Amino acid sequence: MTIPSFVIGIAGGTGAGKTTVARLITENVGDSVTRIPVDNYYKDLSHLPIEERETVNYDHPSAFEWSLLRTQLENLLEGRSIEMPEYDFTAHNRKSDRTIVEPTDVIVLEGIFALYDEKVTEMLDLRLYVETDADVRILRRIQRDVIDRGRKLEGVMQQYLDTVKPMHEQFIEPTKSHADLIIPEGANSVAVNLLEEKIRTEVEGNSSRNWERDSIENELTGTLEIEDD
Ligand SMILES: Nc1ncnc2c1ncn2[C@@H]1O[C@H](COP(=O)(O)OP(=O)(O)O)[C@@H](O)[C@H]1O
Ligand SMILES: O=c1ccn([C@@H]2O[C@H](COP(=O)(O)O)[C@@H](O)[C@H]2O)c(=O)[nH]1
Repeated sequence: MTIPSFVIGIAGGTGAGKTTVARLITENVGDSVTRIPVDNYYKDLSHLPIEERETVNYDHPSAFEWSLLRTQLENLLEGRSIEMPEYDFTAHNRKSDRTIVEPTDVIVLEGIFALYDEKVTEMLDLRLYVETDADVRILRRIQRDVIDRGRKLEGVMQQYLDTVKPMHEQFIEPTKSHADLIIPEGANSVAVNLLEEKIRTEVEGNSSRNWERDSIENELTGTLEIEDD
C-alpha cells in the first residue's frame, strides 16, 4: 500500500498551461505519480437535456461536486484507491464510466479551481498557480475548444465573455493568494527544472509526509521500527 508523500495543486486560468506544467514536472518520476483533474468533479448533469447543459456556468465554483473531491482526495492520502469520475467536455457531462485510481507517491491535482476549496487546499503540500496573459489563454482556448471539443467559434467567444472571463476575475485569479509559488508564462524551463528536482527529491523519500506515512503504515501492519542510532 502506498501513502502519497507529496501532493501538488496546480491552479490557473483556462489555457494557462496547467496540464502542460503538470506533465513536464512529473515526467521523470514514472509510475510514482497520479494526475487528478479537478474537471472530473464537475457535477453530474445527466438529468438535464444537452441544450440546458450548454448554458451552465462551468466557471463558477458551484459547478463542482466538492464533497466528492474532498472525500476522494482524503482516501488517496490514506492509501485507499478511488473510483474517479471522468468528464466529457463535448457532452458537457460526467461519463458513466469511472477510473480506478490507486494512490501513488506523488498526486497532482490540477484545474482552474485547484486552489479554491479550503479543505482541498489544506491537503496540498505544494500550491502552484500558473499565470499566463489572458490574450494568450483565450487564443489557446479557441484552438482547443474548436478542434478538440467540437465547439463553434461564436459559442466559444460568447462563453468567454459571458462567464469564463468574469468568473476568472471573480473566483480564479484571487486563488493566486493561496499559492506557494506563481509560475509566470506557464511551462517556463527554469520553473519546470526546479520543480522537477523538488519532486524527484520528495519521491526519493525526503518529505515530511513520509514520517506520517511510516507511522500510518506501522499502525496498519502493527509493527514498530526502532532505529539504532
Ligand atoms: N509554455 C507554452 N508554450 C507554448 N504552448 C503552450 C505552453 N503551455 C501550454 N501550451 C499549449 O497551450 C494549450 C493549453 O495548455 P494546457 O496545458 O492544456 O492548459 P490548461 O491545462 O491550463 O488549460 C495546449 O495546446 C498546450 O500545448
Ligand atoms: O462542460 C464543460 C465543462 C468545462 N468547460 C470549460 O472548461 C474550462 C476548464 O478547463 P481548462 O482545461 O482549465 O481550460 C472552464 O473554463 C470551462 O469553461 C466547458 O466549456 N464545458
